[in-house]
Amino acid sequence: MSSSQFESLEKTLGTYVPEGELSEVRRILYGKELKSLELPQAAVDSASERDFELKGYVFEAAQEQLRAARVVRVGLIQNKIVLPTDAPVLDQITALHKRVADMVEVAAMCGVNIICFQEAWTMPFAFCTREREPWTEFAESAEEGYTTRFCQELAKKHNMVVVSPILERDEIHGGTLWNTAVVVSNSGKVLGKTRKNHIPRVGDFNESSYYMEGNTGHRVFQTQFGKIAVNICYGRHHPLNWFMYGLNGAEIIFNPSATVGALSEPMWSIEARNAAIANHCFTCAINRVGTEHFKNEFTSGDGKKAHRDFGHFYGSSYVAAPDGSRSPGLSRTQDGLLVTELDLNLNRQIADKWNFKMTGRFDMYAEEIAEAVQHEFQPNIIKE
Ligand SMILES: NC(=O)NCCC(=O)O
Repeated sequence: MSSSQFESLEKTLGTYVPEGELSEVRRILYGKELKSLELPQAAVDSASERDFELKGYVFEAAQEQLRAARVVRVGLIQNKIVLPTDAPVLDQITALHKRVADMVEVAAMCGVNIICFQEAWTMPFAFCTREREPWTEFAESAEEGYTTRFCQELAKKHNMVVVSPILERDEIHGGTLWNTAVVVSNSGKVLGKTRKNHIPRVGDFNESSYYMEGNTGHRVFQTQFGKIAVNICYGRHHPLNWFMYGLNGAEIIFNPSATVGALSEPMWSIEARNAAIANHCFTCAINRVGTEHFKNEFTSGDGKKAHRDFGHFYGSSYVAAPDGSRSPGLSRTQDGLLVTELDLNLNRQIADKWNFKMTGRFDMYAEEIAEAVQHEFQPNIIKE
């Protein structure tokens, strides 16, 4: 079986691990067992008619005496591109809008309050090609582009916060491109945007040919449903990037991504989960799915033959909690919607238990990092 056909780790464990041992295997791998979220039959039917996977889980917290539970439903969408990569640009965008609108409708049936799409969701992940045309034509204004307007309609219609990661064209600053997530409030207003802080220079991720490291810092967006932040894709390899969103008070950090199995799959299940633990917050890892083919061949600078695809985007989107538990992932091969119900009180409960924010030596790190970035820095190594 090829990697692009292997459906999911969960399915394989369920098929081959003896019944009596499965819950112990799951506890060790995934933490405390999560309850399944009961989803309306209409939503289940609709997902099946529209040919995408629908899964739901609940992350519970202990009941407190002085604070009511802070329950929020979060939806993650992973999807394949709809049209071939050489179809007209606007047709590709419109087809993706339609596909995602259908999935958002099901999310609304499931009572989702905040939804997040995958990185650069309106386009193929074409940065591998290093070609400018037609890919730069997918870039849009974060404030007024048709994708943002489309998300504003969705947000108003479904009373949902929409996190929309796009390729941004910033007309005010010379038409420059950015990898940006637009956060649309459930009122329909654009709450703001945040840009990808770390641009990969690995494998076929040739994004540095298109845009620079983001300049929006570590913004946290106060929404009606909680404080959220967006750490776009490659930023997940940088623990300090997660940390800074946590420092600004993020309760849920989304990680919309586009990554392929040959490169990052063994890291995928660890990084966002570790960030949830280390920062006493929820994290939501979303990856696109499928294999995207391009008209022109490109090389990877590794001596191998030129090729026309990036490899398999393995989906596997999941949610992780501050107590180290995580949801099962969505499929590696299929479009999907993951709905999770989170009680945000869990963040403080776990912070009070483990005290990572209290025991972190931030002043000491800050001082040492400030020294380490100086030209004349000498590593603190004691020698005989
Ligand atoms: N989109 C993106 O930043 N991908 C980089 C590869 C990875 O982080 O796995």
